[in-house]
This record gives sequence, C-alpha cells and structure tokens, in this order.
Amino acid sequence: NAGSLDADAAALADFRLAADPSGAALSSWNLSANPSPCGGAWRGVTCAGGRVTRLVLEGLGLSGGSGGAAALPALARLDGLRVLSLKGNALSGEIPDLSQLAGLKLLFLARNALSGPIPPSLGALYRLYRLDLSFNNLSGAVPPELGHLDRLLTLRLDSNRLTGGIDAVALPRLQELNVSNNVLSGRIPPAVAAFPAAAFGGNAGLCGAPLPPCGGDEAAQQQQPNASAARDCPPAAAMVAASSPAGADAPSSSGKGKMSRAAVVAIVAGDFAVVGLVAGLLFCYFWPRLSGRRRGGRRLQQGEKIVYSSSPYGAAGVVAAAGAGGGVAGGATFERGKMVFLEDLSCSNGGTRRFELEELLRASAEMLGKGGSGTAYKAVLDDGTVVAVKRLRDGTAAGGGGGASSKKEFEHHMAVLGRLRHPNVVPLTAYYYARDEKLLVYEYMPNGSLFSLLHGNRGPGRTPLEWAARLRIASGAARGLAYIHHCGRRGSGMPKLAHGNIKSTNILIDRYGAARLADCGLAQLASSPSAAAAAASRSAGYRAPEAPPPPRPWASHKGDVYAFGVVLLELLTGRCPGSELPNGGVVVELPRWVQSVVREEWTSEVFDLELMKDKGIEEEMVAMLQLALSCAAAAPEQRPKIGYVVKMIDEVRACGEEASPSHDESVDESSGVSDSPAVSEGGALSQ
Ligand SMILES: Nc1ncnc2c1ncn2[C@@H]1O[C@H](COP(=O)(O)OP(=O)(O)OP(=O)(O)O)[C@@H](O)[C@H]1O
Repeated sequence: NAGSLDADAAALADFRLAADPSGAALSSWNLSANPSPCGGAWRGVTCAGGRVTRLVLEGLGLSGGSGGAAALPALARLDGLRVLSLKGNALSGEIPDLSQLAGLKLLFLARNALSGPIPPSLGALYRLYRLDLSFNNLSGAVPPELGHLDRLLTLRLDSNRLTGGIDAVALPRLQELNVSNNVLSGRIPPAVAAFPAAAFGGNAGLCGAPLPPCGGDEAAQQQQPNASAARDCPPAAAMVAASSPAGADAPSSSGKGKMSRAAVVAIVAGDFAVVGLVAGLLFCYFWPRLSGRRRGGRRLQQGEKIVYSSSPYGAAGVVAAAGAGGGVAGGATFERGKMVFLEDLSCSNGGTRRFELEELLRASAEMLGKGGSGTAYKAVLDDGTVVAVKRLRDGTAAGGGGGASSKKEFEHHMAVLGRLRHPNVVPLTAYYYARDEKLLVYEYMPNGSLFSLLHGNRGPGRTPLEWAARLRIASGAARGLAYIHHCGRRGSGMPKLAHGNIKSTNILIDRYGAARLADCGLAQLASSPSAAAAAASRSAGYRAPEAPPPPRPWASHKGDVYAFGVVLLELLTGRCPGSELPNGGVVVELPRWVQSVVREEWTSEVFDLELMKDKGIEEEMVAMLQLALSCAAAAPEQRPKIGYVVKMIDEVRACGEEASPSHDESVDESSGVSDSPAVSEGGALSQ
C-alpha cells in the first residue's frame, strides 16, 4: 500500500523507533491514542489530501544513538512530503536517497551530525526551493547534479567538510547562498560572484570575485573593478525579492540588495530636489487660496479654528484653539475651516500624530496623482511624519456648496469613514473643512498601488509581480472589502457602507506589504454632475452593468463585488480593465473579453505571460479565474457575497501553500518552519 496514508504511518513509526527510541519527543505519535497521523495530534505532522505533506521536527534532540542512521531512510518513503525540516537535532549517518520525494519543496537538515557525501540523487528533487544542509559533517564534492535544481532560491552548505569546486552552485534563481567554512577550492563561478564574500569565506582554496582573484589569473586582475562593483549589486533574483512589496521593508540579514553609495547619494539628492520643488508649488497653490481669504488682512492662523475631536462624531467635541496666534481670537465666532482628527477607537496604532493646518501647509509635498475625486499629495511634516493628503475637487462634498446642512452631512460622512479601522483599509485620520477647500488626511502607503505593481514599467527591467504576491494582495483587499461591507451590520452603530470605487489604483500596499483599500466612501461625496462624471469615467471598466449612467454617484455591495471581480481578472491577465474612449466608451471590457476566450476553451491564453514562469500554479489560476468571473457576473444576483470571496481566495492560497515557498512566510532563517499557516495580513475578518 505504498503511496497511502497507512504507508506514511508505517514510515513515521519506523522513523520514531530509530530517531526517538525513548519515545519522549514523539510521544504523541501513538497509534493507539491517535490512530491517524493526520488527526492533528501527531507532533510536527501536517497532512493534505489524506497524505503526510509536512514533517517539521526541529530542535527535539532526535538522534537515535547507534540506530539513528536508520532514521532518515525511513522518511525517504514519505512520498507525499512537500516540506521536511529536521533542523537542530543530532541525527547521524548519511543522507539517504530521497529521490522518491519528488514533490519536496523545502528540505532543512541543518545542524545535525550527518556525515558522508551529499547524495547526487538530491539533484532529482527538481521542485526544491530551499535546501539547507549547513552545520553537519558532510564531506566529498558538491555533486554536479545539484546544478539541476534550477528552482532553488536558498542553498546552504556552509560549515561542513566539503571539498572540490563549486560550479554546481551557479543556479539561476538563487537568492541566498552560503558555502563558507568548508574545504572548497577553485574559481567562484561568475554567476554567483555578486553574493557577499562571507558566503564563500573560510575556504582557503576558493578564489575569484568576490574573494581575491585566482593566482596568476591576469584576466581576473583586470576584471577586479567590475568584480568589486558586482559586490555592491545584488544578483537579479535577489533584486526581485528585495523590491517585491512583501520584501520592501524586510530587514536584510546578508547585506544583499544594497545600492552603491553614489547611487544612494544621487537618489537622495534627486528626491530632495523633487520634493522641494513640488513643495514650493503646492505651497504656492494652497497658501494664497487659504490665507488669501483673510478678513481685514487677518492672517490665516489668527482666525483659524482647529477642532480636535476626541470622538469621531466630535464636531461638538473638545474645541481647542491652535495656530501660531494661539487661541480663538477674542472668542470670535468666525470660522474659516477646521482640522478634525478622527480617533482610532481600536487604539491599534498607538494614536495619530496631530498637527495644525499651518504645519500641513508648511510641509514639503509631492503630488501623487489626480483622481476622480481630487488630487492626492504626499506631505512630509516638520518632524518627518508622512501623510497622504487628498484635496477634494470642487463639487466633491456632500450636498455641494458649503451650507450648514452640507457641512453637517460632510462631517457625518467623515466621522463614519474615520471609524473604519482594519489592517486592509487605509485609515482616514483627519480632515479639513472650509467652504471652498476640503482636505482629507490619510495614512501614507509607501509601496505604491496594485495598479503600479501590475502595469508599471512593463517591458525590459520590470520587476515581475509573482503569483504568491498577487494572491496575497487579492486576499488582503477582499478582507478589507468584507470589513467595509460588514461594518453596517445591526448593532454596530454604523450605517451600511459600500466602498464605491474598487479598482487597482485604490488598492495600496502598506509598509508591511499588505494590501489596503483606499478612497472608501468618496464616490458618494460627489455632489455636482461634473465631479460625479469625472469620478465615474476614471472608474470605467470597473463599473457594474446595472450602475446608472455616469453622472449619478452610485455604490452598492453588489457593485463592489463586480469591481473586485474585475480587479481579480486584472491580477490574472495583467491587462488594464478598460481604457476610456473620448466618446465615453470602453475599449476592453475585461470580464467579457475573458469570458469569450474561456468559451473558446483557450483558458490558458488569458493569463498574464509574466505568470508563466511560476510553475505549478495553473490549478490555482483557474480556480481564481472562476471566482473572478462569478464576481463579475453581469447579473448582480449571481455574484457571491464578499465573505464567500474571502473564503475562496483563502482556499486557493491554502492549496498553493506548498506550491511556492513564498506562500510560506513562516519558512525563513529566523523563524524556521512553523506548523501554523502563515497569516500575513493579520486581519481576521471582522464579521
Ligand atoms: N494614502 C495614500 N498613500 C499613498 N499613495 C496614495 C494614497 N492615496 C492615494 N495615493 C496615490 O495617489 C494617486 C492618486 O490617488 P487618487 O485617489 O486621487 O486617484 P485614483 O485612485 O487614481 O482615482 P480615484 O480618485 O478615482 O480613486 C493614486 O494612484 C495612489 O497611488
């Protein structure tokens, strides 16, 4: 019954006998108490589809004494394994032929007492992404067969007794390489010369960049300047990882991915110049508009009344005088406008940095883009705090004009939006309301938008957006939307809410790489036909078929799900959903185009070519395609609810968890392999 769960259980039992004869570490592997390894009670064992797929037993002192050498061969029978980590035990003996484990993606045998050669049969594990054999007693040559592992991202052979050359380690996708502290010799292959010297150190016989040149090698001497330049540049794959959204803020342990000093200086200088210039322009624009409406020549800050609200409904909250002039002059009733801060009731972010309008006006600013509801700026305050400021276009404020009722409506709407706090929603932290000027202050999202990640810089030199990252973004955005849709549920004290403008430019990436929905509830603010038309035309391609013709602002849960379906199609196809024609038509209606291709049974034709290099994801892509098409169904009643969409995306992600190591955020240097599923968004559904 090879290839069955019974066979897996027998193999595990043999392993336990050999590696843990006292039975102390693996006492839960008890067939009478827990008959199935897949029942969830067996330490370190995870199953999928009725087979053992993960075995993670780290730092348990497994050794087996003299019989320990029989331990690993028992595991060579677990042919459903995807992940095997036995790091930090005392396992001895040789690494057996593991070629039966053809589905293995991650193999961690570091910090044991393994000896003998690295078996050439490891070269048959062509799905491996990470291989770590460091800190053992392995000897002999690095087998050339390792050179077949062209999906490897991590290769660690350091701190063994390996001899001979390292040509086999010149693998195309490596992001992490360490062969230090062995007895290796010969020239370092140029393909890995960009890794730091520490990756090769402790091998007296190795030479060539990044180590000193090989003796008598004239060519190497001449190439020395290039070689040192290479040391400052990460290898291509490492650059991809470093610039991927998820990795943007991750600390680098190896120093890979650093730019040259000159480049950094040039970029910083360039940034200052651009920021300064834009700041000047913005200052010139805002200042006259705001301060120019002085009465009797009074400066803005003297008449300015800043209201700090201790509650989101706090127009009537604590009123504090502020501004350089300090205080509401003589109790004047004259009110130019007010900056209202919206408290984070969940207290999840440690409080918002408060500031006055003057400080905002003083801030250096950079235009981020012009949208349907206004123009967005990045503003850097005096103390370096960065915020995003959206200046609403004229006519984009509930009720329009500036009368008391429209002001009340606006304030109420802001109070509602200010209460939206979720790890997948961009928080609105403050707003400024004056008769002719409305500013919204949001947390700044430093990693761009899904639009820029998907469509930016297509062509040579582009950093591809990998499938795992696309799924993570889809999952985060769906969670954010589910939160918004569920906010208005009974007893929440919130009105029923729809986002109203789901599209890839409104899915931003925060500093942790998580997706966050921006611009929630702004579509409903458009009060003049021109503002509504502008907003609607910028959302062409995402607007559900049942939406009323453009000038009318419109938002609904079903409409959000339709737009989200279009975003999913955008993620799958890499195509923009609709480009507008001057006559108001849309060139490509993504859902209809995809449907027509799928009907012709050319399904694979629709997928983004960029995804073709992510192997083994076809099933996941087809599952997502079906989900996307059901969201973008023409008939609203056929569209699923967003809660179901979240669940389906999570299922696809769970299936793919082993299809790519980047799904597996728990598997890395620092955390080792965790049995718990990675939760990157940290955002459980608030349902
Ligand atoms: N909080 C934010 N942090 C960082 N960038 C932002 C933020 N909000 C908006 N942006 C950026 O500013 C650009 C302009 O945003 P804006 O919302 O004004 O336009 P839009 O999303 O293109 O269209 P629309 O107004 O119809 O939503 C966006 O492309 C987005 O990348």
